[in-house]
Amino acid sequence: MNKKELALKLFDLGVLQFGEFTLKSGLQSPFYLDFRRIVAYPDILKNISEQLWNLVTDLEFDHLCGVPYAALSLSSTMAVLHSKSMIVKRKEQKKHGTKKMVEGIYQKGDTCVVIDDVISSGISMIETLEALEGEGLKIKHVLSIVDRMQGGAVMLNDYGYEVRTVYTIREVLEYLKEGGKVNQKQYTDTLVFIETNRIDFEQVRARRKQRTSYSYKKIGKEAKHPVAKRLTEIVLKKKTNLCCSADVKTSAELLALADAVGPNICMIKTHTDNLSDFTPEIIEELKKLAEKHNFLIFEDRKFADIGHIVMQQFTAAPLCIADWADVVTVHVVAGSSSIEALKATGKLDTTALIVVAEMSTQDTLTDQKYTEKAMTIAEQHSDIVLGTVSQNYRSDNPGIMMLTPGINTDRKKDGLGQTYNHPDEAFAKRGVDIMIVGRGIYSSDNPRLQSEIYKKIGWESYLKRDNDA
Ligand SMILES: O=P(O)(O)OC[C@H]1O[C@H](OP(=O)(O)OP(=O)(O)O)[C@H](O)[C@@H]1O
Ligand SMILES: O=C(O)c1cc(=O)[nH]c(=O)[nH]1
Repeated sequence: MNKKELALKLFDLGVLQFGEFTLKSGLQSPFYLDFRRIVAYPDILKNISEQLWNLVTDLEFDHLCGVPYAALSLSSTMAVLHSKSMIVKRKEQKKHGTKKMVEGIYQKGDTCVVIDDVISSGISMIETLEALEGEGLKIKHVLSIVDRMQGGAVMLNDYGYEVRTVYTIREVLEYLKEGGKVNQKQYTDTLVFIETNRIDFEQVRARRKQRTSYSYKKIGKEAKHPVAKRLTEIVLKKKTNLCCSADVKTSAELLALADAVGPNICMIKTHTDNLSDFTPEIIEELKKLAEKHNFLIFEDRKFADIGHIVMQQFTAAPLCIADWADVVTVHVVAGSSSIEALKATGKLDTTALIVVAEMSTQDTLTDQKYTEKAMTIAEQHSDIVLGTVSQNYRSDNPGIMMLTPGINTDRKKDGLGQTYNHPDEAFAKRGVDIMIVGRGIYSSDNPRLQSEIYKKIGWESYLKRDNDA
């Protein structure tokens, strides 16, 4: 069966339907391609899988992976027919067993070709690529049966992937018109729809990333690390989602600030490497205050080096962070290896990680793509990651908290085209779980009073929002 005959056959099997459909991107479409139907027709499944295989005969690669679910039958058939290894990417993480998102046998650095049945916005493909790349797999080529020509394939090309498809939707329509399956009006209307309905990938992505907010009860229930659970208990008990950033220079200032704001905070954020007079005794004093006021100690160390160095930085004297920090930050600019190295120290039973997914500086390099990849890495290590530092994105996983710095209560200050970062905005619209406030508290004349004010505003903003408990 050649491509034209196959297109006609697919039409007869109801793969192309006209009507009113809502696409994954949210767009309303007058037509839909339903390749899930072909699992009922083994010969057709085989034929389409061979058409896809023909697109990669010039390539050398280690694995095939189908975008779940529709393309799983395609990747399986190709793998079986051509004795190739296959990898399965899950849509959702299982709550039992190994809890892996990517199943199969592979090594970091292995190459993989990814297959979808249809590319519309390209979001499904990108989600799968990010999960596989998060595992260290290398992907250059992506395939689909049909490119709906609505922007997804172009976007994937822009992202550096080579897209190969059996058909464009225009080709399918041409074959069907020639074969008398669709009339001139259907042909024209569909093409006009495509031309006038390009999907803005970034917009769709941003909309999909507007997360639901979760109650602290739900977060505590879903969080895996004991420190994360303890944090939500403190938040609920003290009715505070305030983390005070103690960016001070001396131990005396740190201890005085911790004692003053202690009753109003759930965490204190430290930069102990900035203390001019650091000694291990200071940590003992700080721990006493943490116990007295019931807050956690969050060392904002932002590890970013290769695994070997990160391990040393976490454990080495004089700071010995691993021995006392309840929480510590880590960048994933080096990939997930930084996190894995920290885990390999065997010291993460009592210290949880926060992944820095997005920085708030004006010319930050943590663009959307970086942030989303960092979020994926955080989600893949949810047993040791308590949350992410980010401005705009909250993980879909309720157990991974969103911590956001740069929040202040002075609306006027931020009304000049800057990101609006009043607690109401942060908690209600962005799904923030913990607000980090620094200068707004420690630079004030009365840090205790300021922290009390922030505590109240933060808690009220949390109560006002629509929590998905
Ligand atoms: O390019 P996109 O805008 O992401 O749209 C295309 C995706 O939509 C469909 O999957 P769907 O999410 O409906 O799920 P299914 O495969 O599990 O049925 C289809 O199988 C593609 O994967
Ligand atoms: O965009 C989508 O969600 C979509 C379009 C289409 O034609 N077929 C499909 O399975 N999904």
